[in-house]
Amino acid sequence: MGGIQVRGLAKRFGTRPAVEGLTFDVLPGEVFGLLGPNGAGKTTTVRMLTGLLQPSEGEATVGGHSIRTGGEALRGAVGLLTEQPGLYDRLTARENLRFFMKMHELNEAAAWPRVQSYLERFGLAGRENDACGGFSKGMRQKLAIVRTLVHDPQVIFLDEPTSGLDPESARVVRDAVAELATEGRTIVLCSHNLGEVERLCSRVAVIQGRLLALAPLGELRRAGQSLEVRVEGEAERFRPVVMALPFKPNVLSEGGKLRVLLTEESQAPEVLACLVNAGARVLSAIPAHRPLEEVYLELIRQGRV
Ligand SMILES: Nc1ncnc2c1ncn2[C@@H]1O[C@H](COP(=O)(O)OP(=O)(O)OP(=O)(O)O)[C@@H](O)[C@H]1O
Repeated sequence: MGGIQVRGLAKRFGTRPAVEGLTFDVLPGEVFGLLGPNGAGKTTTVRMLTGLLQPSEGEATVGGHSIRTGGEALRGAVGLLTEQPGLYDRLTARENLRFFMKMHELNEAAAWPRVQSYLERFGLAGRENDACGGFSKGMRQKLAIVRTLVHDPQVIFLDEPTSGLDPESARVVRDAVAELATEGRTIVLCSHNLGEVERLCSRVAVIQGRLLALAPLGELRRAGQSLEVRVEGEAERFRPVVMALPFKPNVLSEGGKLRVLLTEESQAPEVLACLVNAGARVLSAIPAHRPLEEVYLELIRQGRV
C-alpha cells in the first residue's frame, strides 16, 4: 500500500513527550500540510516517518514500509528535504548529487537524465561543475530539492521547501511539487508559509504535541466563514440581538460594521432578518472567509488552553 498510515505515534525524549497520539493517513497523489508552531513536533514526526528516529509508541507505514522495520526499503521509498540543505561545499553540484546516488546505490548513467531534467527545471543546468560553496542560498536550496528527488522517491517530505527563494524560484518549486503529486507521489509539506500551504495542500494536520486538527483545507477555511454587514449608524447597538440568535454567533462590531461568525452559510439570511427586524438599515452584507492564518492561530490558542 502506498501513501502514509500513522497510528498512535508518539515520541518522548527522556520523560518529556515531543508528540503523542498521532493518527492520520496521507493518500498517494496528495499534498498534505503538517503545520504547527515552533517546537510543535513536526520535525520529530518527519524524522520518525523517514526512519531516522524510533518512535516511543505507535506505528506507521510509509510507502508500504513499516517505520520500525522498513530499513533500507523505507529509506529508498522516501525523499527528505530538511531545513538545512546539508550539501558539501567543497564538492561540485554534480559530485554532491553523485554522492547521494551512491548512497542510494543507483546506477548513475540510468539516474542522471532524470536528475538533469530537474537541474534544468530549477535553473541549475550549466552549473553542475561549480563548487556548491559558491552557490547562493536559493541555488543551494534548489540543489537540495534535486538531491531529495535523486532516487525517485514515492513519498516526499519537504521542510520549508521555498525558504530563501525569490518569488519566481518559489513558484517553479511549487509547480514542481504539484506536478510530483499528480504523478501519484505522496507529499508532506511542513511550512510556516500559510499562503503556500493554501496554494498547495489538499488537507492539513495542525499539531502541537498532539493533533489539534485534521481537515481538508476547504473545511478549515469554512470554519472561518463570516458575514460582514454594514449598517447605517453605529453597529454596536445591534450586537446583542444578533448574539441572541438561536445559534449564538460570535459577533464583533467596529464603527458601522458587524462581523458575524457563521458555522453554516444558511445562517446568513437569519442574521439579516434579525437585523432588519431590530430596525437596522442594512447597507451591504458580504460573506467573508477568514484567512487560513486566522483559523490556524485560533486552533493553536484553543490547543494551549
Ligand atoms: N533530540 C532531541 N532531544 C531532546 N528533545 C528534543 C529532541 N528533538 C526535539 N526535541 C524536543 O521535541 C519538541 C518538538 O521539537 P521539533 O523539532 O519536532 O519541533 P518542530 O515542530 O519541528 O519545530 P520548528 O518549527 O521550530 O522546526 C521540542 O520541545 C524539542 O525541544
